[in-house]
Amino acid sequence: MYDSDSFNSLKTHASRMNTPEFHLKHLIKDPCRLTDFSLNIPGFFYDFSRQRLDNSVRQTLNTLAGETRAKEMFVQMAAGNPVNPTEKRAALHTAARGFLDSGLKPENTQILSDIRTVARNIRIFSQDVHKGRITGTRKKKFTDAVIVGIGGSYLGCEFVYKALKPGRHPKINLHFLSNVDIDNFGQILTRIEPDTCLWIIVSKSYTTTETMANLTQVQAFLNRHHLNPEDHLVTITAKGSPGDDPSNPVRASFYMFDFIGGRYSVSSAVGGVPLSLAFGYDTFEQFLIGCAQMDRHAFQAPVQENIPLTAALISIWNIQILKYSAQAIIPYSSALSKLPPHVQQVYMESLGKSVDIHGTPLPCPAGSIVFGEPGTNAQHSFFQLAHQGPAFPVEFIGVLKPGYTGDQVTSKGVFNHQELWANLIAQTQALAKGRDHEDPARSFSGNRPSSLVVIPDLTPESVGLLLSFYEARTVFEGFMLNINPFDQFGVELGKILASGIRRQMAEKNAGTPSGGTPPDPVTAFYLKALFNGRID
Ligand SMILES: O=P(O)(O)OC[C@H]1O[C@](O)(CO)[C@@H](O)[C@@H]1O
Repeated sequence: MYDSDSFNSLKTHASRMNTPEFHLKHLIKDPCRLTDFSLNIPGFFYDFSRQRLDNSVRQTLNTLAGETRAKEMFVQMAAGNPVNPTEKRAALHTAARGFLDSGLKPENTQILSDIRTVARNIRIFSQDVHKGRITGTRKKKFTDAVIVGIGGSYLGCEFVYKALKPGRHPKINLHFLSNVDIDNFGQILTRIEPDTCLWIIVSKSYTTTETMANLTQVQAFLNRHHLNPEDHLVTITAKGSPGDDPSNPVRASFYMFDFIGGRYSVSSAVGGVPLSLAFGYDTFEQFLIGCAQMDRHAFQAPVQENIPLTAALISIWNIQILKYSAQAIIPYSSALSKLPPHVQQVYMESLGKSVDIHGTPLPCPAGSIVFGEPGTNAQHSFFQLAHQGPAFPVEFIGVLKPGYTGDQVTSKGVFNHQELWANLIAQTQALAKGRDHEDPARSFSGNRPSSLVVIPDLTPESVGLLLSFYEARTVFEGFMLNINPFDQFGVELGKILASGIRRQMAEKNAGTPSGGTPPDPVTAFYLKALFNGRID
């Protein structure tokens, strides 16, 4: 990408766009601006009229998409080719939605049958739990389930659960035990009853130390309450992992496939089991239908009409060419409060890379910082900097109808949801237009880019569209950057170093120090402070 003609031409365009006549306050006056710079499919509207680009930039970006074979790579991915070369794996999260029977290579059809088997088992299991045919050791119906998992085995599920919760009464309440911090476990114990709680262990590898430490807590908790693990534990793990062990019987177990990466796994059993327990399998299936709609669009739509591909191109324009180093995701919906952390992992773990797929160092590391909070809360925390500090692109998300429809009273003549939208629209304007003022402290430079994604509601289909949009956008960006968006070796070094530190702690706990010294004085200082419970 970096040595292509279109990439070089984008740099020339950037010099032009940096001149005062291309300030967003001028561009957005064009009556055709929104029509020309927005894309729409049923249930999903993408407005990029307040991005710092014009038709020439857009055309060059579209050429770049062609040169980098982004769409061909997407088709390769959906066909089941090994698009994850470092781990020699396919990346078939699209197949988990039951989509792409046609796109999948004939030799991969067994995959669809395996996925359908897991889906059928999820449906039967969740119905049996709801009907009370499956109960705990003391024959009481389950009311709560705790998801024990971290990273990709947790974030997406929490996002979808919280997005679907307003206006719905979960059949089973979900709780999330991700952090190894004992306070996380302690908090959950205040919200559940031992007899009516299922514990769902989600770990592809079944070796992740945080999840294994929490599993040990859960087993001790079940023992204390004289409850059988085979009644109260469920596993979601890879075939052949240490958790796939018949000598440790559990209430039910479901497979995660090696062709679905953790951060892309919400539409597999990782989301399927908890979300079906919470809302019923039919709701989960509607969510998959929403995901599949966006998959189909990403797969079929030409570059200039392709929403996730256009969003990926804009991201390349903003990061690689205009040199913004961060981007914010701001949903104007409390229900979507866990979308930013989920996208943060999908995006940063996929694209934070320093070499291309051949292992050659990139001219500059790929990816950018992604962060976010729901609006309007974000306005009252970091938006000061967004308006007057270093600029960064913002992606706003608006929902036309809230999940909760009760308590409709007005304040200053408007309903809460209208107040929310008044702020959302105002923020996009303020960032773009800015304001001249005689007092420099009250001036706003403006020309700060933003996009606005609009979904009609918080139905499972809409949430599925949103989830799949961010997945497709991320992989498109990875393909264009010629990096592997499916591996995550960057998380390994810290894990390796933690194991050495853990060993020293364990030896001390056991009273059998090996005499080994901590690797450096700073580590020695913190180990001493932790064991003494004070800083000397
Ligand atoms: O499902 P596992 O094997 O417990 O892994 C959890 C998470 O840890 C990571 O490997 C990195 O921290 C993620 O990619 C993954 O989703």
